[in-house]
Order: sequence, then structure tokens, then C-alpha cells
Amino acid sequence: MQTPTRDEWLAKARTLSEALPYMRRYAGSTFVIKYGGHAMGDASLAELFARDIVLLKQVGINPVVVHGGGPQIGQMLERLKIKSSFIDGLRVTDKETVEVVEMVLAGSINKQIVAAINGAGGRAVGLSGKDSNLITARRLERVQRDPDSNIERVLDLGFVGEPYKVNPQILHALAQSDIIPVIAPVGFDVNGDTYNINADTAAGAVAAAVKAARFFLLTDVAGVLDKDKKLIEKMSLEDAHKAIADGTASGGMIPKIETCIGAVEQGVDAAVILDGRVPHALLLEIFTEGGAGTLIGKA
Ligand SMILES: Nc1ncnc2c1ncn2[C@@H]1O[C@H](COP(=O)(O)OP(=O)(O)O)[C@@H](O)[C@H]1O
Ligand SMILES: CC(=O)N[C@@H](CCC(=O)OP(=O)(O)O)C(=O)O
Repeated sequence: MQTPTRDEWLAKARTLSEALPYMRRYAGSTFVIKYGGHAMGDASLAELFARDIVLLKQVGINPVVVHGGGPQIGQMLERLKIKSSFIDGLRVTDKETVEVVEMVLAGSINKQIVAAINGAGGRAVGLSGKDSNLITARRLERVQRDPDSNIERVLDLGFVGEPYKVNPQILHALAQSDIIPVIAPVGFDVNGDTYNINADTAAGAVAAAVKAARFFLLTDVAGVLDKDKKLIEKMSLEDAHKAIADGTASGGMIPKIETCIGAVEQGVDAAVILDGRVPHALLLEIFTEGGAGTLIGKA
């Protein structure tokens, strides 16, 4: 490695020094971080993400990671020759599929993230919504209106769930320790059925239940972009509703923004959509003045 120049040293020192007020402000707070399947694709980025999470815990913040794994579920289903389809961005999930979903999310992916955090010097523990009754789910009802006849019909997505009750007791207990929870978005109901929950939705429900100071959604774009593809740095709840209504946000960004709105309405201080492909995106957002993604908050 080349010896840094004096200016480079000073720039590093300035960045560290700039972080101090943020460290003080957030010490003791809980941050919920949704780590998406696309964002975890690259091994070196996954390592940096794990280091960032360990750093947060080290400076007194309580990170709670909720992960996805859509692309990885897709690959496993393909290997097993099980066909899969989506309605409104949600995977239609029959009995056979939900078994694979649980295996991939609560099994391999969850343990990969736990191992990466532990490898970076942290102490992570993997949970699914089933552990400690964390996420009770119910079957998600999706209603679609036929534009021609205007008739509504209920779509059957199978074992796709929506969080019905989140019991944050285990998260509060872990916040008092040096352990970092890593949660797979799998829920259960009183009949013992297992549900596949969209990871953004699960993370939003967890963020609301713990009244997180910040809720981060790591995705594969810089944040919410305006019609000229420029990053919108800050949005009020009203702006966020407008971005959906006027078509600025489309596709996968709609449920993301809706999740952020819901989380803020339920007591999360602010939600941030940011680019998980940028190394240390989380640290930049949390500890620097400019931030990195789109912040959605009340004001
Ligand atoms: N206004 C917008 N700003 C940014 N991304 C948008 C916007 N409207 C639609 N999108 C799309 O939303 C996608 C993010 O949603 P999604 O693919 O579901 O993310 P993830 O897989 O991380 O959950 C972006 O890659 C982009 O294609
Ligand atoms: C119901 C539903 O669609 N569940 C998702 C759960 C994983 C997920 O949401 O992962 P990402 O965040 O990586 O997209 C799925 O089966 O793909």
C-alpha cells in the first residue's frame, strides 16, 4: 500500500472527526437495516456490509438486520425445477415453495450473514419470525380490480403473509447485550402454518415495533430518483405519497416507499432508501453530513 499524502491523512481525520456528533446523537438508538438479496450478491460488498454493522454496534448503536434473498430463492427453485411466479412483486407461494423459501432464507442466507458479521469481529445471532414469537403473520389478501369490468377479485398468493403482530421482546433483550440480531422474513400463525413475507414489509414491521430511530432499506439504486433521474435527498410523507400517485416511483419502488411511509407513521423517526452497491453506503449515510440516499421523514 502506498503511503498516504498529508492531504489524504487530513481528509481521513476530517471524516473521522465529522462522525463524532452523529455517534453521540445515535448512541443507544436502534437502527433497523433491510439488506436485500440484490445488495448481498457481491462477496466483497457483503464483507464491507458486515464490517459496517459491527462498527455500528461498537459505537453504541443497536443494529437489527432484516434480510431478503429473492434472487437466491429463485435460483434454488430453479435447481429444484419448481416453477415460480410473481403478482405485484410478491412470489406466489404454495406449500412446496414455502418450504424452499424457509430453507433458503432462514437456512443458508441467514447463516451466511451471521457468519460474515462474526467474521468481522461481531457477535450475530440468526432468527426467523418464528423464534421467540417474533413475527406472527396472517395470509395476505390481495384484491385486484379488472379495469374493463371494474369487478374486484381476491387473488390467491398461497402462503404469502403479512406481519400481524411483532413481539420485540427478544430484540429488546439483545439490545442490552453485545449480540446483533439477523432476521429472516419468515412468519408463522396460530395454526402452525409458515408464511413467506416480503423482506421490505417484514423489516418495516420490525422497525415500527422497536420504534427504530432509523430504518434503512439497502437496494440497487441510489435512492428515490425524480423524473430526470436525479436523486431526491429528502421527502416528507406528503412528497412520498405524491411520488407514488404521480408515477415518479414505479415497480419495486412503490412498496418500498409505502413501507417507509408506514414505518414513519408508526413511530420510526425516519426511513432511508439507499444504494447497497456503494461500499460503506450505510456509514456514509449515518456518519457524514451529506448522507447518501433518500430520507423519508415527517417534516
Ligand atoms: N423513482 C424511482 N427511483 C428509483 N428507483 C425506481 C423508481 N421507480 C422505480 N424504480 C425501480 O425500483 C427498483 C428497486 O426496487 P426492487 O427491484 O424491488 O428492489 P430490491 O430488490 O432491492 O428490493 C429500482 O431498481 C428501479 O428499477
Ligand atoms: C412474498 C415474497 O415475495 N417474498 C420474497 C421474500 C424475499 C425477499 O423479499 O427478498 P428481496 O428483498 O431480496 O427481494 C420472495 O419470495 O422472494
